[in-house]
This record gives sequence, structure tokens and C-alpha cells, in this order.
Amino acid sequence: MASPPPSKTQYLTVPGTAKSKSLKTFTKEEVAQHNKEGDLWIIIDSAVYDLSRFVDMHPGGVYVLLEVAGKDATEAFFAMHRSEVLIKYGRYIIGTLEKEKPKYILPTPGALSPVPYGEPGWLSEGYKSPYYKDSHRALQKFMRQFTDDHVRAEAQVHEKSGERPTVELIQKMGAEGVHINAMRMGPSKLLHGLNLPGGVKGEEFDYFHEQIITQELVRSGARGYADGLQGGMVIGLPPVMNYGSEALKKAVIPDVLAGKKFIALAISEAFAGSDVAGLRCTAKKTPDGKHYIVNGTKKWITGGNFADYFSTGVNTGNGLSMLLIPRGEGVETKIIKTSYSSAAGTAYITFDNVKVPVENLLGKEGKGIYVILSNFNHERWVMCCGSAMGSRFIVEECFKWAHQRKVFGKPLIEQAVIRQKFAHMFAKVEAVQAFLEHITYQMNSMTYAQQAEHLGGPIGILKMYCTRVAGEIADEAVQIFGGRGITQGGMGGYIEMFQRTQKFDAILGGAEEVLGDLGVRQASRKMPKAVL
Ligand code: HEM
Repeated sequence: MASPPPSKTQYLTVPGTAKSKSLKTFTKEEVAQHNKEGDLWIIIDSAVYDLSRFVDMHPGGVYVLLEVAGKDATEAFFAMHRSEVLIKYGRYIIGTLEKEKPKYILPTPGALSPVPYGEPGWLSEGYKSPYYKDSHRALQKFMRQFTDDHVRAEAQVHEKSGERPTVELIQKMGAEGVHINAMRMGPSKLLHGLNLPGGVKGEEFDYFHEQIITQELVRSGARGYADGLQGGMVIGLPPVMNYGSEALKKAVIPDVLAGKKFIALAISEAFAGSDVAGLRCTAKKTPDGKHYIVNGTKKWITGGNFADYFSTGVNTGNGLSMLLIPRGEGVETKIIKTSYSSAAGTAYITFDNVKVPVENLLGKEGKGIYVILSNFNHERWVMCCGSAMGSRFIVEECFKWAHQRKVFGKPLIEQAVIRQKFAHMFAKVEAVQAFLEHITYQMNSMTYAQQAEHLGGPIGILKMYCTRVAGEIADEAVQIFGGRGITQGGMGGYIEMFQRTQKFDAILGGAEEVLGDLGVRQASRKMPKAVL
């Protein structure tokens, strides 16, 4: 039987997007007539989907769709899928239900999360913060939109495939008027004279702006990819910026910021991780004093597989030195398979009689430890920014799920044991963010030298706490998601990724225990003799 003509045409917003398209309206009775294979419509949250051509491709199978053919499948749908499935498959919408409006809020690109505790307090409606100005809010808005529009989709695909982030995206991030790459290097002269997104002046850029950039990028929800997305630059370029000769800076920095060249920090070795004093990679001067000859290996080098330059810790015989080694003869890199995605470009590097000009020395010979140490505070703080938002993102996922998922006939959130878990998870993400903001404020108020004097210990403690919290949240999240929390993709996809990868932050940039101990030792050194 031919279906009756649709009643009306209206301009309506396509669910989950800001786009309007001309959509027809149907009655429930009209939808009910399309109830078989080959002619299968369903209703999800007042939108009418024609799945006739999708049925055979449905990952959940044909049978489940036939069961709801011609019917309202809203509840069944939301019990099994993330809302972004609707956005991805929006092309199957043919109309909406007459006199009905959507009840579910789908994520809109660029928008803040309406989920309680889904955003840090300063972004939550009705809340105030002493730390953030209009320029921070403007930059946050820009970064949320940029991440949703340009980063998220690529991040999700590359996290799975293991491909590095595209050069096109990184160049977009370095483009005039965007300057994300330069902003990720923190407040510096590099930004002076620039007009940054959101109308922020380069001179007013501070550590809260940088914190925002790192935290927004984390929301693309792909841990390995996120490290591949210029993680190497964030830790590898500062030694050049702060200790390189003027000629070296000119030759390297603009190209790296523009995404034409890539850089990595090469410190850790198979022989030495957090213990940097034990490095074995050697650099010996040639008799004419013009070059170093580098021999040795490096391990776990983020972005190393596609880097053009390596800011490398080497033993020069008189101590540790830092050398910028360009990729060339004698430099070999290969991917190390780790628990997160190869999109991070994590590499094993061999240097085999590599000839490096002495002009590439960063800082003084034998004094490389100062170059490395001066880098550590910022590097660890960046990791704290990422970890704090990563944990929050997971708590948000869990809270959505606990309201969506029905067990024993009622939503998961109605179980007291689940609510207890949330009480602790909320407290932890709030505590982590508050501690982080306190440190960020101190960084804004101190010179670099003062930061080195006062913040090494507290940043160590902060990083230890962030990663402990991430571990505890990962644990609870898996319990809340059950089997889905250990299944890649689908509803629990982010949880599975988080529990598999959260340990990276607990190890990279100094192991949790080493940093905790650093914090306590520094405090102990400042302990006055007579306080009892
Ligand atoms: C617009 C309509 C639909 C689309 C585009 C769609 C798409 C998908 C996709 C992409 C998956 C893979 C898992 C994921 O990415 O979440 C999936 C799985 C699944 N779908 Fe659907 N689906 C639709 C409607 C439905 C409905 C109405 C039902 C149930 C009545 C259903 C039942 C399932 C089941 C049982 C799975 C497997 C879930 C699992 O493995 O945990 N789907 N669907």
C-alpha cells in the first residue's frame, strides 16, 4: 500500500547540529505503516528515520531493528548507543513527528556541557571564579569550537588507526590568527605583538590561557592521539627557546610553530627513565672541535617517530649536556607499541655515529641537567592540566550513563551504591581542578626563577595527586559501565580508553612515586629547625 503524503514541511534543527534543514512532519500512524524490511522507519526522540537502506549495515543486526520497525524506539536506542551515533547518521532523518519536540539534549559543537560536574566550576552556570577574565572565556569558546570542528573527528579515527595527526591540522593550528601551537608554549615573547583568538592580546596571555588550551584539546577524547598532536613540541621546543643560540632559534622555532617541522624531547633510555642522571647516550667532540659524534639509544620518545629534530640528553664525558640533533644520517626511529595509540608516534631511537655541529648545544656543556630541570615544572603542569580534564570527562560520561542505563527496572543512578561512587568522583575532580588552579595562579604571579624555587615540589605533589585520582576514577568508571568499560568503541569506548591509558600520566614526566617523594623532600628541606 502506498504511504499517505506527508502532512507538512517545516524548517527544523537537525538533532545534534546547529544546522537547519527542511523536514517533513508525520503522524505516528504514518510512521507505523513503514514496518518491514525494505521499508523501515523508526522514531527516535521525535525525529523520523528511514532505515530501509541501513538495516543490513546496522552493527547491532537486523533483528533488533525489525522489532521496533514503525515504532518509537527512543528508549531502546538510548540504552544502546551514544548520542553521537545520531549525529553521525543524521542523514537518515526524513522528518519529525507532528506536534512533538525533542526531549534529549544532544551535544552541539562548541557548546558547554549541561551535565553537572561536566565542566570546571568557572564554566558552570551561576558559578564565579576569581581567576578567569573575559579573555579566558573568549579563548575557551574559541578552543571548544575549534576542537569540536577540527580535532575530534580526526582524533577518533587516528586513535584507532594509529596514524599520526595530519600535518594539515597542525598547520591549521599554527596559522595566522589561530596560533594554537605558539600558545601551547606558554606565555612568552613568541606571542608578543600577536592578535590571538578571542581578541586576546599576545602580551596578556598567561598560564590560565594555556591551561584552557590544554584542557580543551583533551576533550577530543583520544589519549594517544592527543600526545601525537604536538606533545613533542610542548616538551621538546623549550630547550631551544630558552637555551639555543639566536641562529638556532631562528632556524628551528618558526618552522616548528608553523607545523612545517616537528620536534621531540629525547631524554629517557632503556637504561634510565625518571633517573635522568644515568643516561648512557654519548656525544664526543671531534678533534677539530666542530662537531659532536653521538652514539646511543632513546626510548619512549613522544612524537619521535615523525620528528625532524630531537632535543636530546647526552653524556659529554663532563656530565650531562643537551644537544639538538636533526634527523639525518645515522638517526633511526621506529614505533614502540604501547597501550595507547601509535598516533602518539612513541619511538625507539638509535643514534649511530651521528655528526652534530657544536652550535647545536643547548645551554652549557656538562650543564644539561639545568636545561632538563627548567623544563620539568612546565611539562608536569601541562600534564596535570590534561589529566584533570581527562578525569572530569570520564566522570561526565559516567554520570550520563548512570541516568541513561536501566538495570533491574530503574536507572543506575537510583542505586545508592552508584551514588556513593559519584560523591567521591565529584569530590576528586573538583579537588584536582582547585589545586591545579591554585598552582596556575602561582605560576602567573612568579618569575621563572621563583617558580623553580617554590613550585617544583608542589607541582610534583599535584601531578602525583592528579594521576592517583585518574586511576581511582578509571577504576570506578569501569565498575559503573561493566562490560562496556572494557570494550573498545560504542557506549563505553571512552571508559575503555581511559582505563587502558591513564597510567601514561602516572609515568611520563616522572613516576608518581618519584614526584610525590620530590614534593616531600623539598618541603622537608624548608622545615624550620625548631617548631615543636
Ligand atoms: C538511527 C538508528 C540507529 C543507528 C544509526 C544505529 C547504529 C548503531 C551503531 C553505529 C552501532 C555500533 C555501536 C555504537 O557505535 O554505538 C549499533 C549497535 C547496536 N544497535 Fe543500533 N542503531 C540504530 C538503532 C537501533 C535501535 C532502534 C536498536 C534497538 C532496538 C538498536 C540496537 C543496537 C544494538 C543491540 C547494538 C549492539 C550494541 C552493543 O554491542 O552493545 N539500534 N547501532
